[in-house]
Amino acid sequence: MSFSAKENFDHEQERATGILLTNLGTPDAPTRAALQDYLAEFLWDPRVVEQPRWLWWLILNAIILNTRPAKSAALYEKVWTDEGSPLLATGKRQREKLEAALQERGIGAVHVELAMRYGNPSIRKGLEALREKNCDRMIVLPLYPQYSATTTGSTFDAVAKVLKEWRRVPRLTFIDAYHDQPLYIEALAASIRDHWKENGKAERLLLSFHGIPESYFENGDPYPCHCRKTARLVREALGLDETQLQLAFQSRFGKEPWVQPYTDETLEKWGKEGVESVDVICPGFAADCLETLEEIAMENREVFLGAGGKRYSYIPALNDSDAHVQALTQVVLKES
Ligand SMILES: C=CC1=C(C)c2cc3[nH]c(cc4nc(cc5[nH]c(cc1n2)c(C)c5CCC(=O)O)C(CCC(=O)O)=C4C)c(C)c3C=C
Ligand SMILES: [Fe+2]
Ligand SMILES: [Fe+2]
Repeated sequence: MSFSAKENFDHEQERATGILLTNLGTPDAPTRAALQDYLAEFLWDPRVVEQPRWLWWLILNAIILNTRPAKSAALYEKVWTDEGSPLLATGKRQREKLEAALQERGIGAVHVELAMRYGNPSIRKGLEALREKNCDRMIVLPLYPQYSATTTGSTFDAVAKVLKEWRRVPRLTFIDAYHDQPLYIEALAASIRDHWKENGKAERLLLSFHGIPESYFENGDPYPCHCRKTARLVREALGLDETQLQLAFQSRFGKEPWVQPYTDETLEKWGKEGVESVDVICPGFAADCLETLEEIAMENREVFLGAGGKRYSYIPALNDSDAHVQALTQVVLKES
């Protein structure tokens, strides 16, 4: 058995702190072939789909990887930019700004690398890049404010898989959640207030979070509780009541029940009940991506307007805004 180490290591080199900023991942291109590779890796993760392996292997390879890649590629095509996938392009800006903000804090040498749980740039490459910069202290910050085993837990698996091969395991902090961090809540509230100032305030505000299967929650995943706490804190920060601000879960996949209420059903119900205007924000997404730009800003707009609604506004993710970078800086500094 041999373990890996930094190339040309020098025992006298200055030590540094490394931050591994991670997100879910994204295909390399909006094409069927790229989607097939990306979905094969993503959907084979047992943290994401907990079905018995043999059964899921058959369903995934016989059905899903033959049908879904072309459909997903067409959706990605709608949100693709000159810089590539929005999730990755924004991630690169978040990395750069977070590194600058942390370096300003005078906490010694600090480097930030961006990595994706699935696809590129990989978690292995990110950790190795930090090791090359002499980081013997590392903080992993998955860009998921609310903990879920499907996302945060899976990121931990990927980090552990790499580090167990290293000769020098760094001092490690793994940030599990920041769903109630005050600057994160304040950044969300400020972004909503700014949106209201420019566009007027809708009758209702919907906070839409990515869903998970209900059985995962019943088996102990705290994700829906974290989402509810974020929603309550944002509601209190804005001084709204429980009819004015509500929470729902989007992006369900497969046939089993996911945590409820569902975003599309909620918007359809509101449209039919005569609610004329809604604002929608997705606090669980640190960066705009397919699930916000296509599913929420396009598909669900049609659902609401088709059910009788008159005005539908999507409030962007916090992305690389100064308020978001400050919130992430605070999350990291708390652990330094
Ligand atoms: C199969 C089950 C899935 C679970 C469970 C799941 C949980 C989950 N996902 C996110 C964040 C994102 N998901 C994104 C895309 C995406 N998610 C699934 C499936 C599950 N997600 C699929 C199949 C896809 C790919 C797109 C598609 O084919 O529909 C993304 C967007 C990535 C991008 O490139 O833009 C994000 C982000 C969270 C937060 C979460 C659980 C809490
Ligand atoms: Fe997802
Ligand atoms: Fe989706």
